[in-house]
Amino acid sequence: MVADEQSHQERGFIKGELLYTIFHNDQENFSIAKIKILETNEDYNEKDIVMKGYFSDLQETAAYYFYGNFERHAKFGLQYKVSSYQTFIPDTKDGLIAYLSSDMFHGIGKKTAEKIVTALGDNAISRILNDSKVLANVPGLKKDKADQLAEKLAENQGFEHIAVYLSAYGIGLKMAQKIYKKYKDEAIHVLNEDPYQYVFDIEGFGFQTADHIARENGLSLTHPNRIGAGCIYVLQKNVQDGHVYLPIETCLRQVIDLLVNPDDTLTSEMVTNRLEELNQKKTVIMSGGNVYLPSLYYAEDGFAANLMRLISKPVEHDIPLAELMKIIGHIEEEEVLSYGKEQFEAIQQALSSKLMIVTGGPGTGKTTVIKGILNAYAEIHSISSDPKDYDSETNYPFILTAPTGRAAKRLTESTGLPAVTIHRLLGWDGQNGFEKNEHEQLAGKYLIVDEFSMVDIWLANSLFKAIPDDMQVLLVGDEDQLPSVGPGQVLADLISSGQVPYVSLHEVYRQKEGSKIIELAHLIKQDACDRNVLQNARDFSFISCSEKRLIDIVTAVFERAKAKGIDLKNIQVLAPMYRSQTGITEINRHLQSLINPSSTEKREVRTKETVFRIGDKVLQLINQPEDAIYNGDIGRVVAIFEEDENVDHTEQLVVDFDGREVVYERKDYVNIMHAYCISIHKSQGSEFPIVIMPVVSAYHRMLKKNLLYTAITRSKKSLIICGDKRAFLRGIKTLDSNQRFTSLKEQLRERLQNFDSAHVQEVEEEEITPYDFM
Ligand SMILES: Nc1ncnc2c1ncn2[C@@H]1O[C@H](COP(=O)(O)OP(=O)(O)OP(=O)(O)O)[C@@H](O)[C@H]1O
Repeated sequence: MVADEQSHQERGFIKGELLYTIFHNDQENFSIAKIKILETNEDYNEKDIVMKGYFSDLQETAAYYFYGNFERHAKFGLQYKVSSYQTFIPDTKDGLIAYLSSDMFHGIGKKTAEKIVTALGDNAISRILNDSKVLANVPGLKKDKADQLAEKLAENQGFEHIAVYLSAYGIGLKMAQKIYKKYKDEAIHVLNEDPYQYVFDIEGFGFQTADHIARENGLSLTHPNRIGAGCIYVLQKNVQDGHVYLPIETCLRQVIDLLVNPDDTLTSEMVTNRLEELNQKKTVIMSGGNVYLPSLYYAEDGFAANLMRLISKPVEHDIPLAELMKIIGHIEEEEVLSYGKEQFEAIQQALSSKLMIVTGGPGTGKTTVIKGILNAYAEIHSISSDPKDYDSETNYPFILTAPTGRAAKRLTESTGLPAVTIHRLLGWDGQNGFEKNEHEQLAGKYLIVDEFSMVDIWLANSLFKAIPDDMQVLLVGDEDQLPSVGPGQVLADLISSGQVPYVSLHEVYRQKEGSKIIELAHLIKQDACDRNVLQNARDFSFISCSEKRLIDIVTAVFERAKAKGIDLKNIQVLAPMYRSQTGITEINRHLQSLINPSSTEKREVRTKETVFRIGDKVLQLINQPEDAIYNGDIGRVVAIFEEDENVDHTEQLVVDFDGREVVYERKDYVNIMHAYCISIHKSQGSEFPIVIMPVVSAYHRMLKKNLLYTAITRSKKSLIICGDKRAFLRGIKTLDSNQRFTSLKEQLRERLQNFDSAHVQEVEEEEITPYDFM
């Protein structure tokens, strides 16, 4: 059923006129307005009402039907939340004629209006809006007038008509705004022709919704558009699991599973044919038996090409080994330490290679090696490594960067040198591009990227594009940690390709200070952990408890810490999953009421799932480079403003991220959550003085070696594991079997082989002289 057939009598409605607009946001078309009530079937007897919803500017001269429901606002009282609306158009023949011949439509007199209504009937308006070509059926109506009328109608009614139409399919006003923004008056046409197009073009529009609409419109189960959308949807879904491509067979299987096919009318041949068509249009890329979304194919290809470009260039100032050893010796004297064998090798290789990877667990000296490399580079090139000796004109030659704000901050703290996020380094333009790229590359001589395991293939590609030929690069990471949240496993692929110089640091230096946390991390790396290792120590305890008691134990640890005068800000709970009786959501609920209970003195805002209160610890869930905050950053709610307390007239929540205040409006609350307990995935790149890690068998699906290792290595001073020892010991021996589909390794090998053979040929050609023929 389409909306037009659903009369307002069947739903709650208020017919009314605009009295005045209280608030209107142009970008989202969100409005709050006072409306004079002309008629309603709702149980409401007042003369006017405040309405809110996603509607365009309402005209003062028109009347509207609003559909929605009442909501009580804590401060402003009863309001009508509009889910759809439409201009009141008289539904009698005379009313319609009067409307069409009104001042709103120039050039349409009473006679023409009569002809239109006679030719098109009482639903003339919606017929014209659906397809303006119907005006050709009106005798004597000239094309230019018909076009003008259709255009004006669309202008007056375009959005609301589309919104009403979409609402019949359960599509809300907010999504309708997105759709209207993209297609304008073509929205219904696109929907009727190919609802699957919405899946490609509109962020957040699900395949199932499109499928439902298509089925109602009678599109067959084997329609090529359906199969095409199924292919794209499957590929997009797999990107969320970190895959860069899908092998064709896997893709076919998943598409056929998705496109429910009761009569076996949909064959894998049909899907293959459709994939090939999409490949020809470059909507997907098929290569080497794999299917890629174009953005991933080109990211991997671009990254491999830029990496090759870089390593094929010589190091600017290649010095003999003996001299290098002398210089490293000087640095050892200055730093008053003696580099271990692996550390020495890492420094020496990093100085003589264009690109180099250093990995190692906690306390193996990664920072020590970074400092050694920078100091030695400075000595080789007779330059200063002190940023104070440079100004904005004479660029500091060393660039230190990391994928998240917290990781960059830690890099600054550990090296004493300025470090920024990769987004900041490349100059995120706030939309979808970077200022630094292949046309305008970075300025500097030596680039160090820390926490490289967190960098996905998209970001790696953007970064490498911007690296000039004469720059040297060091990638630092820990290959045993979780892979990037985004697609790819760039660090692991670079290491296993064997094409990039690589030193893995094993010797632990900090262990000498007696840290059980570090010992545990390294034993996990070496698969050498047993029950005895879990004995309590100065910086480590394992509190055995059942799942039922888990939350009580976690809260008891907080209470004890509070009694001891420990700043609770220093304690971070890390858990693997959100939904379970002992999941992150539940732990947060308990910890919020313990650490930041409700009080009349603290303002709070309520969403469907949660309550944010002043003083709450919150976690940022997406990258927001325009505000210099990133997925995984932790802040504190410092203020809450009501709508009439700020110039924007919106409810606002202010979060302080280490001195940087970011304002959230209600629509942005989905981008934050409580952070008393956060997921281990989100904790990547951060460290905390005290970590509490619950481990119970209810998490068993998630308990994998790299996940537990990542959690353990987040703690700096103290680690408290609560739960089940058996579940923990099993988890640290379980390898993550979800291998990501990536082709970077093969790409690099192939490119290097081509490069080598071209190089050999060049050398051979060079060496042929006239003497060879004598
Ligand atoms: N060759 C060495 N001789 C003596 N001490 C060393 C040596 N290498 C590193 N250290 C010391 O070991 C500790 C850990 O080193 P460093 O901070 O460089 O390791 P890291 O790998 O960066 O650690 P993390 O990943 O935990 O931050 C430091 O106190 C450092 O001074």
